[in-house]
Amino acid sequence: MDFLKFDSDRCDLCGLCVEKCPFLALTMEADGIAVNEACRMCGVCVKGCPENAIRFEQKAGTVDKKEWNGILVYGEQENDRIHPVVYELIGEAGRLAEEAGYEVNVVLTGGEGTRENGEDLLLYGVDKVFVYEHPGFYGFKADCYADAVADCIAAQKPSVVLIGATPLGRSLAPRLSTRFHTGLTADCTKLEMKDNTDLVQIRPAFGGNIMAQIVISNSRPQFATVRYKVMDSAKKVEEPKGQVVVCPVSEDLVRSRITVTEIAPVRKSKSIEEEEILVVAGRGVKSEKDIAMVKELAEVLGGQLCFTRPMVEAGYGDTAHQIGLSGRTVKPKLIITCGVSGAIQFTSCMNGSECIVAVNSDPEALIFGIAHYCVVDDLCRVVPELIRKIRAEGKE
Ligand SMILES: Cc1cc2nc3c(=O)[nH]c(=O)nc-3n(C[C@H](O)[C@H](O)[C@H](O)COP(=O)(O)OP(=O)(O)OC[C@H]3O[C@@H](n4cnc5c(N)ncnc54)[C@H](O)[C@@H]3O)c2cc1C
Repeated sequence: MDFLKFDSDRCDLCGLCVEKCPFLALTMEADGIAVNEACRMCGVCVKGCPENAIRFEQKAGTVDKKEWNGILVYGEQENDRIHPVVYELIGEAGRLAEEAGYEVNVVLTGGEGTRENGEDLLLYGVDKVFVYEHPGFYGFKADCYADAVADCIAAQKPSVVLIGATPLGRSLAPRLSTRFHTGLTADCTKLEMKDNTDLVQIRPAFGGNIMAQIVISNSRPQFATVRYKVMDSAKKVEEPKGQVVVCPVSEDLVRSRITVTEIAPVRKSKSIEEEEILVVAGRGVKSEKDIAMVKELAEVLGGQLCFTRPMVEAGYGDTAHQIGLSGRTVKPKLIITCGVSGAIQFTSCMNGSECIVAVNSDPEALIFGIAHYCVVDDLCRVVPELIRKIRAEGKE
């Protein structure tokens, strides 16, 4: 395997790596250790070498792109269930795969129940689900998870690997891309496939001033983490044809330097990405009294209050409640913007919402270009009236 390199100055030919390799991929030859095609990049030899003489390496430009095909999605699990971002990644992978004539496969790593979760994913039209199930994968152990996913990548040679830009994904993806000596684009908001299978990975850069288009043209696989709630989720297919492939997990593969002593659930309030109803206060909301008014609207609707960036900068809210390129991307069922002008840095991160209601006193405001319902009036007149009507409906 081209990726495994031995440092001849350090290697004392002790043979431990040959002994330890679970795939019998290493042999002792007259001129040193040789690696054969059975190598799965599992990292057992790299971890086990007492002299640190083995490393992963891929020379840019040496990869034959034709050998790398298909899209592999990392099937993150959270609290023993598939993380919702995975359905979005499968949906996006399906769209890209159609253009390139690729398969869409998923790899899962986890403890008991992982296989069952993998079977459920077949309903979404996935071709193959590779399952690495072992009690040793319980809890997120970055080192073993990287070893198992690398094992799958080395065996399957996907052209593209998509991972959710979650805390777990942000830890896993760079470990994998360094191992394969290839590129990773973090936090993508849009993906496009070129005819030559180079993936155009698009994401805001320089504080949202530009949308950068990043291409990994000299190496494979192409790693991208994708923001949650940006892509459309995959839909269930009528006749699933895929299959689950259970991958062997050796004790060496689950040997970790990390010990999970306890997993305690964090009591967290719903994030604005998960909320179905949002009310946004823009700079047209000018006083604490007006803030209390729009907050009341959010409460009577059973939703949350969010802000544009200038409002967060003015101290009315925190960044976890800021919508926009330098804040969060949202896609709720209903969003009511109050005194928001509709700058692109704001609208590009909420224009996928199902129903957009905009209240603005300026009939020329840009926000009306994307709103489904436009209310041209003073918010101080509109919002109290809305609250009164919603309360009255609730009492009926
Ligand atoms: C790199 C970069 C990143 C950015 N990131 C973000 C981001 O993440 N999120 C974000 O929001 N912005 C972001 N911005 C800023 C963005 O360009 C806009 O400046 C900002 O969205 C405007 O906020 P606003 O609509 O609240 O304020 P304004 O543009 O000032 O609009 C206020 C609106 O309120 C209306 N209004 C005033 N009084 C009333 C009233 N009584 N009743 C009804 N309507 C009224 C006005 O007609 C006006 O349209 C970013 C900018 C840059 C350069």
